[in-house]
Amino acid sequence: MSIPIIALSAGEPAGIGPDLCVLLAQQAYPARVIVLADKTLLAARAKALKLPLAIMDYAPLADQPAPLGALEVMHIPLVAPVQPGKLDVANSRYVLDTLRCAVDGCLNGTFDALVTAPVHKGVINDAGIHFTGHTEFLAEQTATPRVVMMLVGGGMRVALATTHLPLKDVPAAITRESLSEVIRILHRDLVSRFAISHPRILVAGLNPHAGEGGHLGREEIEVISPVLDALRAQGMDLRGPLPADTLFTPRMLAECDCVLAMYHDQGLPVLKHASFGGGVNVTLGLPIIRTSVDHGTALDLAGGGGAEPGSLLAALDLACAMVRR
Ligand SMILES: NC(=O)C1=CN([C@@H]2O[C@H](COP(=O)(O)OP(=O)(O)OC[C@H]3O[C@@H](n4cnc5c(N)ncnc54)[C@H](O)[C@@H]3O)[C@@H](O)[C@H]2O)C=CC1
Ligand SMILES: NCC(=O)COP(=O)(O)O
Repeated sequence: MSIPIIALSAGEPAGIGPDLCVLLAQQAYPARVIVLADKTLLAARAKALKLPLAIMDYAPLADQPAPLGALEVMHIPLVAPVQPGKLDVANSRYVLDTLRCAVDGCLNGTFDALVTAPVHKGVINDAGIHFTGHTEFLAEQTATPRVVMMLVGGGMRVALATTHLPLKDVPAAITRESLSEVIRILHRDLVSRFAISHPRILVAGLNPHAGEGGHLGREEIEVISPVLDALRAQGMDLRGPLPADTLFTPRMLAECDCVLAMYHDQGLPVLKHASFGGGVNVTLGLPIIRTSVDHGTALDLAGGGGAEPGSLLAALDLACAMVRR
């Protein structure tokens, strides 16, 4: 079988994404990784990090990874010069250009998968572009009506019923229809992309103590339980709604393949406590394979040598495994 061809978007240019790309070049990686970034940015970051870097232009017909110390780069020009750690709204368009180019390449078969380095959601919005995250952007770019964010790490898989929403908007976003679609996507992709033949999914409640029989909120009774009952009747192995505070105990986790949390900060702090810097974010439900690092832009570390590449390597490994599968 030929080696996977992975598009790696370098993310926010003032963050640690370019550093991680330079660090990746310092080791032999068993896939053809094509970095989507500005070549001058990568060269400057390698210089700041005092690491060797040869830049090879993207060669459509190449069939081997770039040699040690080199990166194969699809050049996307920056809009403005970059100072590590200093955000500039002018480069938000560049960040989105790298993503659009990567998505196009995945959809037309040029790339087998997309791995994303972190972007800074705030600066993209400051540029006047509504952007809540890669997850939602990739759904829009691929005309996918619903996708599911799932993180993998620390021996856990944690998926989310809602993604980047203000907390006050979460309850209204969890409807019978939306939750049912999320669970169907999660179940389908655990089978097809993760080769789990009968996924066992633990579903968290929304309220403390999963609503305490309706005394601490009624979403469990009116929305979550009816959806789980209907999907169980179709053969899915679903437990819940369970109180989130005791759901993440080792004994419970040992009995499941995935946890479905109702919102971002219900599920992700637990997973990141167990695996920060080695976890992977996967977008389920897309027509393309997409994985990502579990951390953000770490502006404090850009160009300084403190960025750890563990999560990027894990994201690449998972993307390659999904391609092979
Ligand atoms: N996949 C993505 O595009 C993600 C983007 N973000 C974005 O990143 C920006 C900054 O987010 P923060 O909450 O400050 O989180 P952050 O992950 O950038 O930083 C949190 C702490 O972890 C450290 N850290 C992060 N990555 C590291 C690495 N690879 N090696 C060593 N230390 C590392 C940072 O120095 C900082 O102390 C926000 O705009 C956020 O939306 C956050 C998470 C994922
Ligand atoms: N906490 C995960 C996160 O914010 C990354 O989101 P996305 O950019 O992958 O949608």
